[in-house]
Amino acid sequence: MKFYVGSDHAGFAVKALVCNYLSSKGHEVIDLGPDSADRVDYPDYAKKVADAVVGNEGSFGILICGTGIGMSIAANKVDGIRAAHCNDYYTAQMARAHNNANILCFGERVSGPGVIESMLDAFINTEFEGGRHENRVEKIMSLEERQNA
Ligand SMILES: O=C(CO)[C@H](O)[C@H](O)[C@H](O)COP(=O)(O)O
Repeated sequence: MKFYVGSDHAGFAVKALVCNYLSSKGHEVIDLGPDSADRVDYPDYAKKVADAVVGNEGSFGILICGTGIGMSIAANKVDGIRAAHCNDYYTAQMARAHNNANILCFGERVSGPGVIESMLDAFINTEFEGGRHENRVEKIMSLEERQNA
């Protein structure tokens, strides 16, 4: 799988762990920054990752801030993005299985390394189930058309 990864200053320390973990599992990882722990604004990095995911079919994104909330709110403003704010294995698994999420968001100030690795495992190893969820995800995406009308 191909992953674009980004953070703000509050997710910077964990970004390296995420990149290393995904690489160690054989995935392609593109770190879109930032390159230091200097204070930055999370919407700038949410946009970078969201644009990259939309522009590269079949790719996924990981966004980390203090809580994961700001990143998910910002990324979901980009057409084509289904960013899921998750806190544990189950929510990350359901984000793929039921919501066909293409970006996983979480918080460095909320989740420890063990939980983060388990969320990455769930996100990597779970396929969208389709079926009854297909129509629901289509309805989510149709909200974009209304916005763009
Ligand atoms: O958007 C957020 C809150 O939901 C993120 O957690 C940010 O990382 C956080 O707001 C950054 O806060 P800071 O006081 O500027 O470090």
